[in-house]
Amino acid sequence: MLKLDDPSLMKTQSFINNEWLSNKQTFSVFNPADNNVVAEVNNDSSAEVEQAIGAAKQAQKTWAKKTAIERSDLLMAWYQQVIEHKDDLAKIMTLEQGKTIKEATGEIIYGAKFIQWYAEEAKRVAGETLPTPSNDRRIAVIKQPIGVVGMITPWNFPSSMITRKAAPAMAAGCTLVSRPASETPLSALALAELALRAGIPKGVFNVVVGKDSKAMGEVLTRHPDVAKFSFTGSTAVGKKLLEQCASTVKKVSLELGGNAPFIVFDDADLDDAVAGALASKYRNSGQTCVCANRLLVHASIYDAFAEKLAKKVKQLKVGNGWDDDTAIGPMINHQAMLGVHQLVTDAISQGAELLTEAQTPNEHSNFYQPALLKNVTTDMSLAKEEIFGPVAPMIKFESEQQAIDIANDTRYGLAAYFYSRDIGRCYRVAEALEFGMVGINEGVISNPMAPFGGVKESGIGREGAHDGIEEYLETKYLCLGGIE
Ligand SMILES: NC(=O)C1=CN([C@@H]2O[C@H](COP(=O)(O)OP(=O)(O)OC[C@H]3O[C@@H](n4cnc5c(N)ncnc54)[C@H](OP(=O)(O)O)[C@@H]3O)[C@@H](O)[C@H]2O)C=CC1
Ligand SMILES: O=C(O)CCCC(=O)O
Repeated sequence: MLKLDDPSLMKTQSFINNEWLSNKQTFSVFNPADNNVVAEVNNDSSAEVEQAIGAAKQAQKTWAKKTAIERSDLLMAWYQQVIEHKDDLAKIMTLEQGKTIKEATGEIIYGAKFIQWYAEEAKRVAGETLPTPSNDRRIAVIKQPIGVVGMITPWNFPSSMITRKAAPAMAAGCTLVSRPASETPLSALALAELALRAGIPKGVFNVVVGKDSKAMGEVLTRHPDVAKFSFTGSTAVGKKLLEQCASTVKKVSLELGGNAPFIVFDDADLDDAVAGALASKYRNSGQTCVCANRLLVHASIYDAFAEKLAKKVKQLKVGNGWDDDTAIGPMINHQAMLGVHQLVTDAISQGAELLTEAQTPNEHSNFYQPALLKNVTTDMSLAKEEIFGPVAPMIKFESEQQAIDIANDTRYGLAAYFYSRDIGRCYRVAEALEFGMVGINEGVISNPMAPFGGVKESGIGREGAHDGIEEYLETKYLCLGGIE
């Protein structure tokens, strides 16, 4: 049984207009570590999404009229609430998502930092004045909140993917309706409780929870009162939602799948590269869109790198997220685990070599032993698809250009990483990689100060940094005539 210091953070109803509402229908939330039901949560559908949009619309003009400092103070109060309750929030996350309690605590703090960052950025929204074509006019450019925002977020980062969207939206003067993944609604609802305690006015931050993502998504993407839609999840679903948004020409942000190359050049510091690969690949059991998905290693150091990394991977302990020595928690569900195992099995049948222990999935368990494979080739599904599990395929390359070509040979363009101590190569390769983010001698690059996002089929727009708030602002041009 989960013991929280503050049990009232465990909410199971939807949060609309600062009220906890129930429609008497529920769905079950499971603990991926043992498949036990941990909560029965209100099963919202289109009607509740419409209701929440109505509340957000009602609140938006008043929220936008608050001064930037008033919005900033309220966001800062929310940030403080989250930090104060970080241990309970982390426990809720481990319960419903499975990640280790250490990683869950890290995510809560990471997510809170977006609220803190955008509490500050709220005060720095600025327009400009521009030169005019004639002296009797003046041109001013002002920034205004776009309006009501609809958001859909995934289960892999149940708290920070919400704050990374909600904080800049609210800082800009927008109100929102957040629909978290049905696997992980509890973290979202706990954030709502803390927003309430922080004094965020009614209708500004609404959370609807339900199993029917398609129906809820239809409303969020097609409703004429939603001006902006922001999504994090798979590329396949992102494409559908983008199409749906076309019906009302919404402004859209998409943070979609990745297939990150992690290149180790022959001049790399090998131990640093091993540590970077381990952190990048295996955090959150490999269920991260910016995870290293393909390890590209120069032929001259291929075997040495494989040996060092395999030794570390074998030491990663798989287990329940509550245990202090667990490094790899369960995968989100059985189907996800089987999908990862299938990719590994296919690669081995095509000639890849497993450097870690072979495993047979247990039909009642979602755990998967971290794996490392060598002799993987670019035509294998393991190298082409987003693995989303604790499995690293190693591909050999002979030259810098070949590494770049292999790295770019994907429809994804989210994150890429490479290790080299040659400054010229660092610039050349960073510029040549067709990805939105590049880690150079660094395996974990996410933080609120940096613009997170992808190119190609990995998405549209940026989250974090000053860019993140721009996604929730419209530019208005004012032309004032009759000056002379
Ligand atoms: N970029 C990223 O961060 C993520 C990438 N992925 C990739 O996607 C794969 C599949 O994961 P999965 O969880 O199925 O990802 P999805 O893209 O299916 O899910 C992400 C979010 O979208 C919702 N959703 C799913 N289908 C629809 C729809 N038709 N309309 C509206 N919302 C929808 C989900 O809700 P619900 O779960 O309740 O159906 C969830 O909230 C992963 O293995 C990984 O490769 C997954 C998650 C995050
Ligand atoms: O996987 C994701 O969708 C988010 C990546 C987490 C992060 O590094 O911010």
